[in-house]
Amino acid sequence: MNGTRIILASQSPRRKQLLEWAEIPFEVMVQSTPETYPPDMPVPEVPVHIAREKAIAVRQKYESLHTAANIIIAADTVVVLGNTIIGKPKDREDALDILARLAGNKHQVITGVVLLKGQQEIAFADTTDVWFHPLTPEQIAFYVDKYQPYDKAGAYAIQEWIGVVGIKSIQGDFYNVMGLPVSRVVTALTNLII
Ligand SMILES: Cc1cn([C@H]2C[C@H](O)[C@@H](COP(=O)(O)OP(=O)(O)OP(=O)(O)O)O2)c(=O)[nH]c1=O
Repeated sequence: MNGTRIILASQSPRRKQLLEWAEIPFEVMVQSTPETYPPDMPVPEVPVHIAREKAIAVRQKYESLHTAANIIIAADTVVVLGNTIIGKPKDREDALDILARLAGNKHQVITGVVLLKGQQEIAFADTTDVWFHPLTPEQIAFYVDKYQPYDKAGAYAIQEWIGVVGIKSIQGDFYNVMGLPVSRVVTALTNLII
């Protein structure tokens, strides 16, 4: 791609796999960030804010990334129920509680994406609506104990058993729920490289 290096600023195996499926050549470089946000920040702005922190942290860590010959991609995925952001579960009880609240209801999954190339930035958020079937406490406990969804926003992964049997429908990009709205990322990369 035009001599431009593409850097994925994420330790998420899902995001790596999604960029591979898109046949995008890239390297992974990571720097952990606190993933915090101002308490009064409107919910839809939070994932882009956190994604920007991730991208900037990687750019600051690696001096070789400061030039416009590199594009850094970072993302953050949150689950939103009502107007409340649900992050990753703290423990088993939290995971059971989160899934009991999602069951039988509609929630939103918002992934914020930030691409940095020299002084240029492309930032956007993609939203997918997800409707869960009602789930029994036994189904929820089975999923949590077998799949250990402690690294997943909202305590579930659409690409696992609970997504296969527990999700009634979605409106929006499936891959956005998995952690990266790949087709919009490809469009943004094309705009930055041309
Ligand atoms: C809702 C949902 C989330 N997820 C994952 C995507 C993200 O990896 C994770 C949300 O956490 P994030 O903080 O967005 O990402 P991460 O900590 O895994 O990786 P990094 O910060 O290094 O980029 O939840 C799924 O895999 N499937 C799903 O259905």
